[in-house]
Amino acid sequence: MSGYEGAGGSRDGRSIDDERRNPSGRQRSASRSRGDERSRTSQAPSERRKRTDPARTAAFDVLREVDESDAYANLVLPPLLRERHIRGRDAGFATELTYGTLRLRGRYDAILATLVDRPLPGLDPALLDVLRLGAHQVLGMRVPVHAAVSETVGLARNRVGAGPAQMVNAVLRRVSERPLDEWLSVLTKDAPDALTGLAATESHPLWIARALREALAGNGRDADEIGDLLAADNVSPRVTLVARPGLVDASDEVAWGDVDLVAGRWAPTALRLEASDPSGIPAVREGLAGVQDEGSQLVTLALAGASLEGRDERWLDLCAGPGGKSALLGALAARRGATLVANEVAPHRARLVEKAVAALPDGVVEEVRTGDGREVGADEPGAYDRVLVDAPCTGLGALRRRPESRWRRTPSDLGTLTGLQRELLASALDAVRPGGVVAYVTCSPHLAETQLVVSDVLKKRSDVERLDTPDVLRSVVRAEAADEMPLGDRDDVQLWPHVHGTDAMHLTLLRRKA
Ligand SMILES: C[S@@+](CC[C@H](N)C(=O)[O-])C[C@H]1O[C@@H](n2cnc3c(N)ncnc32)[C@H](O)[C@@H]1O
Repeated sequence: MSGYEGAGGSRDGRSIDDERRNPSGRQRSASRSRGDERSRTSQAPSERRKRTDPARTAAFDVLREVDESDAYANLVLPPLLRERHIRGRDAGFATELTYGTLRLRGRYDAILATLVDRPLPGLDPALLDVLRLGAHQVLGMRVPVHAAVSETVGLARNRVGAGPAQMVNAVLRRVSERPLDEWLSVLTKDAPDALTGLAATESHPLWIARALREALAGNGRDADEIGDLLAADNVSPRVTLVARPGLVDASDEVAWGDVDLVAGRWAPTALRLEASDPSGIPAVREGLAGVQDEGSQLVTLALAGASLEGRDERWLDLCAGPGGKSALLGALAARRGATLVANEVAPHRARLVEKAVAALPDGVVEEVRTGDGREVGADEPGAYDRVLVDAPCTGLGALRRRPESRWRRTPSDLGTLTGLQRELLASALDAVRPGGVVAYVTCSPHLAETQLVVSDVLKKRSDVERLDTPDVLRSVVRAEAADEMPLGDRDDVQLWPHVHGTDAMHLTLLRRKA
C-alpha cells in the first residue's frame, strides 16, 4: 500500500489522487503535491521505494489476475478501484492503462521481443506484464517518458524485484527511443508477410487475423479491409443503450435524467451515450433501458420483424443468458400480445435473464427456464412461432469490448463450439412450427461458426428455406438509414465494426416451410 492509498476524498470533492495526477498521468508524490520537498527528501531511500502509484499498481494487479485466474478485466477492475478508493482521473488512468495494455499486448510483445535477448514466454509473467504496462504508457498513452519509466521501474522494484527493475529501466528506455510510427514500420518491415505484419501491429493473434480476413472475403467484402477491421477492434466502443419499446420513450426526460444522448445510426431503439457511465440513468436502473450494442438490437428487431402467416403467439429465446436480447424480444412480444420463453443452460446466467426481464409487463415472460437448448426441439416440437438462437461462439466479433479475449481463444475452441451451434440450430428448427421463423445469430463472423453451420444443418433438411435477411433487416432500421446500410449480396447478413460501427454480428433468418 502506498502512503496515501485509501486517503479518501478532499475538500472540493475531487479525490486526493485527482489532485496529484497531472494531465499526462504523472503521479506527483504526496510530499511534492503539498510543496513539501523536505519531508520527501528526509525519508530513507528504502521508505521512498515503497511508494508506487496506486493506479499503476491496480492495473498491474488486474493484469496478473487476468493471467493467473482467467479473470475478466471488466469484472475485476471496477471493484478493485472502489476497494482501493481510486477515483476520478486516477480511476480513468488505471482503466485506460489496464484495457489498453491488454488489448495492445500483441503489439507491445512484438516490440519488446526485438529488445529482450530471451524469448518473451521464458520471462517471469509478472515482469512481462510490467514491461507491457510501461510500453503502453510510453507508446499508447503519451505519458512523458521520464514519468512512465520511473513509475514503472518503481512498480517493478515493488512487485517483481530489484534485478528485474533494472532490466525494466533499460528496456523501457530503448522502447522510448522511437515513436510508435517508427516501431510499427519496423514490425511491418521485419514480418515475413503482410498479414503477419498487420497481426503484430494491430495486436491480434495471427490465426484470428487470418480468420477475419477469410470472413471478409466470404461475405463479399474486399479482403484488404482487414487492416481497418483489426484497427476497429482496438477502439473501445461508445456506450450504446437500448430503449425497450413500450417501456420507455427516447423523449422521456425524467427517465433519461441529465445525460446527453444521440440517436443510434441504424436501430430505432438505439441511443448513444456521450458519457461512459450509464449506471446513474433512471431508465437503466429500472430496466426500461439497458446497455446493448446496436448490432444485437438489429438482429433482435429483425427476428421480430420477419413476416409471418398465421399464429404469432409464442416466442423462444433458446440461449438467453444474460438476457439482453430476451429483454428486447420480450418488449416487442408484449406489443404484439405474444409471450416469451427464455431458455439458458447455465443456472447463474438464467438468474441474470430473470433480472434483465423483470421490468417487462406482467404475463409477457411465460418462463425463464434452465435447460439444454439442444433438447427443446425434441421436447416441444413445433411449439413456437419465432425462435432466436444466439449461439455460444468464439466472440471474435466483439473483441473491441473484451480486451483480453483475443489472447484467450484458441483455434481448438472452434471444434467444440461449431458442434454445439449445429445442434442448437437443428433443435430450434424442430421447435418452431411450420411457417415459423428462426434467427441464427453469432457475435462472431468466423465462417465456420456462421455460413458453414447454417449450410451444414440445412443440408440435412428439406423443410427449411432461407429468408432474404438483408431485406428484413432494412425493413426494421430507421427509415432514413435503410438505403444507405451496406448489406452485400448474400441472403444472410454480416455486420462489421469498421463498416457499421457495431459488433461483427452474423444473422441468418430461416423459415420452416409451411
Ligand atoms: C451468446 S450468449 C447469449 C447472449 C444473450 N442472447 C444476450 O443477448 O444476452 C450464448 C448463451 O448460450 C448459453 N448456452 C451454451 N450452451 C447452451 C445450451 N446447450 N443450451 C442453452 N444455452 C446454452 C451460454 O451459457 C450463453 O449464456
